[in-house]
Order: sequence, then structure tokens, then C-alpha cells
Amino acid sequence: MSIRLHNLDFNYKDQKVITNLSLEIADGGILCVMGESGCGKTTLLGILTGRLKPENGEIQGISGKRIGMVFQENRLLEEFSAESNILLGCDRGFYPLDGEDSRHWKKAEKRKHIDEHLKLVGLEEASKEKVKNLSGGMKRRVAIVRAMMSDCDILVMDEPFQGLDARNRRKAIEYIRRYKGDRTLLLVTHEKEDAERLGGVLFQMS
Ligand SMILES: Nc1ncnc2c1ncn2[C@@H]1O[C@H](COP(=O)(O)OP(=O)(O)OP(=O)(O)O)[C@@H](O)[C@H]1O
Repeated sequence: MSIRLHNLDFNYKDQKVITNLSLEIADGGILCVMGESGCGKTTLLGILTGRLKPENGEIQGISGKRIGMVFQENRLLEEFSAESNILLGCDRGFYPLDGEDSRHWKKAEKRKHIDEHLKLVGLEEASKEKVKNLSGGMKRRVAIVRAMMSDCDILVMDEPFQGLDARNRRKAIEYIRRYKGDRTLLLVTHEKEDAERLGGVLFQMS
């Protein structure tokens, strides 16, 4: 089922942030939300994930779905290793990234798979490192892998490539393309090129 937003309005007190917004995302599709700083992109993701309630409007296709999220501010546990953060993020199960059944994986096997995925985004050295010792771009990639590996129906990413250099940005995009599976992906970016590389539909907010 596609995701549909119809005539949404959202205000912070008396500041109108979103007015009469409608959009549709095909089931399994990729929607890249773009727009100037402050236009309401993060607010839109908050509404989609049920954290914020719109004043008016209808939302279809989200209720009951599990969401894997990359937050703007990472929300990683700084004192835990990259690997442990992902393990905790996947406590409700792993998405079958290579079609594998993870239900009977022991902890060591889970960690092995996590390490393999960290390697795919260039973090082979970082898996046992505490998150607080990683760079901003490295933390971003841990957050991406955590969302991607979690067993979810919808992926929501708020500027996932923030702080990544060109090479790692391409690597992360390739990783998402490769492992998205049939999940719907909603992503905020400031770069049109990201949307093109991902093969997504652009949605310009104003
Ligand atoms: N919790 C809040 N309370 C009051 N106003 C807020 C709150 N969060 C955001 N705003 C305001 O709502 C507007 C939209 O913010 P939002 O974070 O959704 O924008 P954005 O498009 O994601 O920006 P950016 O690209 O800089 O991340 C801004 O004017 C912001 O100041």
C-alpha cells in the first residue's frame, strides 16, 4: 500500500510550518524531500513517524508499519561500540538483507553480520570502537547501517549523508540502493545528485 498524505497543516504555536501539503509515495518507492533550511522537512518526517500530530489532514499507509529511522542528530549510544548500537537497534529482528533467516542467529553470528555491513560502508576498523570516539561522518554511517539492518517496512532518513565526503557518500548511497529491498524509503537531502544516484522521486518543499 502506498503512503498518502492529504492536505496536511502543521503549526508550532502560531507559526505555520506546513500548509496544505499532499504527497504520495509508491509502495517500495524512494522519495527524496528537498527544500531550504527551515521549510519543514524534519517536521514532515516527525508527522510521518507519528511523533508530531498535524492540525488537519489525512495520513494513509503508515499505521501499523515498522519504521527504521536515521535521525538528524544520530541518537546513538555514545558509550557503546558501533556494533552494539546496531545490535540494540535490531532487537526486534534483522531485515533479511541477503534473504537470510536471522531468527536463529546466536549473538556471535549477529555481530559477524553487523561487522560485514559496517565494512560495506567503509567502517571495518570501527565496529568495536565506542561511538564517542568516531568522527561525525562515521557516526552517520553507523546510524544508516542501524536503520538498514533493522527489520522494518519503511525507512526514514533525515539528511543521512550529512558530514560524509564524496567517496563515502557514494558508498553509503550504493549501500542503501543495494539493501533497501522492497521497503519504502523517505529521505531528506540538500543534494539533487543524491536523489538521482538513489533513483528516487524528488519532492520539493517550500
Ligand atoms: N520544536 C519546535 N518548536 C518550535 N518551532 C520549531 C520546532 N522545531 C522546528 N521549529 C521551526 O519550524 C520550522 C521548520 O523546522 P524543520 O526543522 O522542520 O525545518 P527543516 O526544513 O528540517 O530545516 P533544516 O534543513 O535546517 O534541517 C523552522 O522555522 C523551525 O524554527
